[in-house]
Amino acid sequence: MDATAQQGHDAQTMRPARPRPLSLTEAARLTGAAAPARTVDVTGISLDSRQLRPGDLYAALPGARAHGAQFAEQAERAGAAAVLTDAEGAGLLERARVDLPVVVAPDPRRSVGTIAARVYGSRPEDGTAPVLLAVTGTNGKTTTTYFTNSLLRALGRTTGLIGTIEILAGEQAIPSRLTTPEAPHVHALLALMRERGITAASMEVSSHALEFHRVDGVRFDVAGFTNLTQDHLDLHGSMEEYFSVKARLFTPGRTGRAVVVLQDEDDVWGARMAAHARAQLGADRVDTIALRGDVAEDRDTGPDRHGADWTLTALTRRGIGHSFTLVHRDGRSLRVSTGLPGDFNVANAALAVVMVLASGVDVGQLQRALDEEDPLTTDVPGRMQLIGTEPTAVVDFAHNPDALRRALAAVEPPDGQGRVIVVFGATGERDRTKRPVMGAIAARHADVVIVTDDDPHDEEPAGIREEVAAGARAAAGARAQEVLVLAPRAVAIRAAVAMAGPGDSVLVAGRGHETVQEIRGVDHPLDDREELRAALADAQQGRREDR
Ligand SMILES: CC(=O)N[C@H]1[C@@H](OP(=O)(O)OP(=O)(O)OC[C@H]2O[C@@H](n3ccc(=O)[nH]c3=O)[C@H](O)[C@@H]2O)O[C@H](CO)[C@@H](O)[C@@H]1O[C@H](C)C(=O)N[C@@H](C)C(=O)N[C@H](CCC(=O)O)C(=O)O
Ligand SMILES: Nc1ncnc2c1ncn2[C@@H]1O[C@H](COP(=O)(O)OP(=O)(O)OP(=O)(O)O)[C@@H](O)[C@H]1O
Repeated sequence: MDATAQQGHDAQTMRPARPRPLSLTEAARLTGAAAPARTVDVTGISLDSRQLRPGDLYAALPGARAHGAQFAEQAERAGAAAVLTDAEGAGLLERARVDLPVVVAPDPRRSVGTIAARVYGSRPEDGTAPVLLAVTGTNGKTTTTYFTNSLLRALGRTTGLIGTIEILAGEQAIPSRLTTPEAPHVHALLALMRERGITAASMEVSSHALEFHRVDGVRFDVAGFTNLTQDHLDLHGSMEEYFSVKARLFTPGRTGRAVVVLQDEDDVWGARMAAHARAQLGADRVDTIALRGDVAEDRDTGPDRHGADWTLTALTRRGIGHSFTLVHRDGRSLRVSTGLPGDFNVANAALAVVMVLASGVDVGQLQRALDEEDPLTTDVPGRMQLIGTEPTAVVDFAHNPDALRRALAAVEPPDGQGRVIVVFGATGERDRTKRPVMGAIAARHADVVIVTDDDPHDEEPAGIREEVAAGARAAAGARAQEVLVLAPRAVAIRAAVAMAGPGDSVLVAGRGHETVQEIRGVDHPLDDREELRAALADAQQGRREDR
């Protein structure tokens, strides 16, 4: 998580210039609660007392560490006009010195998005709202939204972007704190984009966002599904539950159309998501993309058995990226080129292209933009970012098993002669079950495994390293000759570079674009790209001096 965002201008400070005052009585009606004894107009909504603006409705919600009602006095001092809370919050408010009108709703989190949509006027139905694309899935959300953003710009649109790395609203780029911001920020940002004349916006939707109602009140024009593999089981408990949370995006209240990637014969989730989307939205509102021609046609997805709409052919390497042709079963086709390494970026590019088509662009127009602007050669910070060539040195954001496996495959030296050296760790206080799995994947797909720290948060870093390393040491059929445990991370990166020869590959995985490492509540500046660049420069200097 990039804490630089918390220091200055960030999503929380961005509001539309012209909110639409909403009476508390109307807000109460939207929550299904009884009308308040006192009413007042609210001009915004916030669920954090630290970010609240005068005139806001303070949504005091229960959290993992505290109840928002505990911060109601701060909210009042910051200028809150009223409080929306639950029964527990109401009890806490009785003991607090707060003199504000209060609405008590059974599940207030569910209404925050709807109230925000009303007070900010974020999604009017008069045709002035930007075309809105959403991407969900375990991996590839950021990359795909960068691709859709780049495609839309090449088509001459004024674009906006909301995601893990940054938020773009017109000329302004600000760093992000979450993949999907909380509902009040989502709606404020969408309204701001409309005010600024943005005509098309791309947005990442995480499973946390769907679980915590962060995109309630938003209806997307097109929603895309990348894939579903193990992650976030600390929140969802099981893959089945994780799937059902993601599936909420592919329902009529939330999206007009859907585009679903079908991976390969082992991918049950893509096929299930496509069947779910067709049942919910209607078959003519869902496009599927088969990464391999034979996949979707063969799959029995139950009563909704369906062939893929788009297939991928003529896949070839082009520089570090790929070229391929997307063919629709009605005969339309597009030639597409990408500039990022990894087979998975072919999937991300194909998804982005079909999502843009699904938003109403025609094939000829998009083909011209692809040919003239080469928009999919755009860099995505910290995603398969090439830092050096001898050795091949790559920084990537892979922080779950499937991403790590695919990133390792993407850095495999082409002639099979060089070694693969990987440096990675696991995040503290998040899905522990993936730690040994990632260790085992590293040991099977790399020659040297260096386990180090990611963001330990409040967890003991040595313990996390040990859980990852244990998985690596126990891996059956391991390719790795060595499993090293080294910290801090900068030391691990230097060790990897020191042992790499010119034909080897070094992959530093897990933190991508991030510039701050959080250890026991303290933020330490750390940028893998800078560390790797410096280590490569020093190694080169050392070699020159040795000659
Ligand atoms: C697990 C999770 O999602 N936690 C979110 C949750 O925090 P919490 O339940 O711990 O909140 P809390 O500290 O107990 O506080 C309770 C309430 O009091 C409020 N409060 C608290 C302190 C204060 O001084 N004043 C105040 O008003 C808080 O805003 C909150 O509403 O509620 C907070 C505000 O509503 C969120 O900011 C916070 O996200 C934290 C920062 C987070 O790291 N979330 C991650 C896990 C996340 O959402 N990640 C996803 C996916 C990433 C991926 O795909 O890899 C994302 O979309 O980013
Ligand atoms: N389509 C894909 N399939 C599998 N792995 C992918 C795919 N796209 C990217 N990855 C891997 O996942 C990592 C994260 O990619 P990206 O940031 O685009 O995904 P994300 O879903 O936004 O992740 P997060 O929500 O954690 O930010 C990449 O660095 C890469 O290793």
